Amino acid sequence: MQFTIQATDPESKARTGVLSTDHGLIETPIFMPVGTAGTVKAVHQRELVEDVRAEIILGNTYHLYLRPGLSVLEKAGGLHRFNGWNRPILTDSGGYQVYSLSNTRKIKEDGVTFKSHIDGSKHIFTPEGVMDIQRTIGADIMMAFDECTPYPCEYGYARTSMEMTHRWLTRCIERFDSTPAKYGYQQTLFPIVQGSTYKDLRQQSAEFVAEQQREGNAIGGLAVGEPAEEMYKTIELVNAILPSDKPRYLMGVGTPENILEAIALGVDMFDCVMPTRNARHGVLFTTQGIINIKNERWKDDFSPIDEELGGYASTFYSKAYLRHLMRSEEILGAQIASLQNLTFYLWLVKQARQQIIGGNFAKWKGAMTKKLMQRL
Ligand SMILES: COC(=O)c1ccc(CCNc2nc3cc4nc(N)[nH]c(=O)c4cc3[nH]2)cc1
Repeated sequence: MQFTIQATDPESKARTGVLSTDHGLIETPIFMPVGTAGTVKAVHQRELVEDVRAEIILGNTYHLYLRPGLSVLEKAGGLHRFNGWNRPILTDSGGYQVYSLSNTRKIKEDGVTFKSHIDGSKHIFTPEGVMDIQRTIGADIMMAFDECTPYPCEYGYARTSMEMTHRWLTRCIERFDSTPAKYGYQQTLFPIVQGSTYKDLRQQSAEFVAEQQREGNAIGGLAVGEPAEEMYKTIELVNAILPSDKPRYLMGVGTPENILEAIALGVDMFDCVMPTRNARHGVLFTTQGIINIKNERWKDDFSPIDEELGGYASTFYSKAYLRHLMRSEEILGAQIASLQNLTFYLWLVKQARQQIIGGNFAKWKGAMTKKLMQRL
């Protein structure tokens, strides 16, 4: 997998690049719509390509392993064949999902035992096992098996957790480097930096991850409830150590403001459930600001959802109509709102990319953040 940096912003760490995979090119900075169980909820593949202009989507090892399960995915020839998405896919490794979904998990040196949130059946995720699962899913980018250290936590816990994540990373690399891709196209493995919000631990973890010299690196353990300022300080610290010629992926982030700030700090890749989850609750991100479409005020506003954004849903449907659909809990409401928010998120990173190329990203960021985060 090749990463080429194109433009760099003179006043910040922002940069644009192109990541080439066997399933096509990704222009960075990029936002990856989350398709947890093999689908980006309420959105068709064609809409993801034509309206959202998504370039890579994310899947989850935890969910796909439980349902549809490895035998169906293997028989289908991998997830790309199963869901018809023929562009790049990144899969998260399950560490975070087990932590956030299964309240019966036990963490041991060998791995994490847990009960399925679907039928209560018992399972264990080990670094080796999770590499094999992601090989079977066929993700172009596989994530290492880590522990997403909870926030806040004592220094001792953060260090122990980070050290185990490092031992698990070594096991992931050994397994990954000694097993072939299953479906004839290349897969790559990204390690994940931990260390909670402790400066020395984050430096140690970033150094250990950088030493592995993989084709891309991720920053984990953030967007877990820490204050934004802590997040930004940690990103700055870690990005100073991670190699600048490899893509940097900030996991689980975030709001438009978080994303623009992190781009300025040198982050290239993002994923978050926020656009799709907020959409299903009627909270819309638009080029004019944030709209809670269920609010009375949109009752007879027949203007398009987001004229300036362009794209099908944003211009074809009115605010009043979408408000009606959401209040009536019509499925079409979730579909339109999800399209709006995802199209917005891809628009946002594309705007950032243009501004970086134009050399005025740092100036543009401030005004744009203020405008996008205002509640209409
Ligand atoms: C409406 O919006 C929402 O519901 C909503 C929910 C959760 C997040 C935060 C998600 N944060 C997050 N996802 C993450 C996924 C991760 N995966 C691995 N393997 N390791 C990590 O260290 C890790 C950290 C994360 N932090 C953001 C938004």
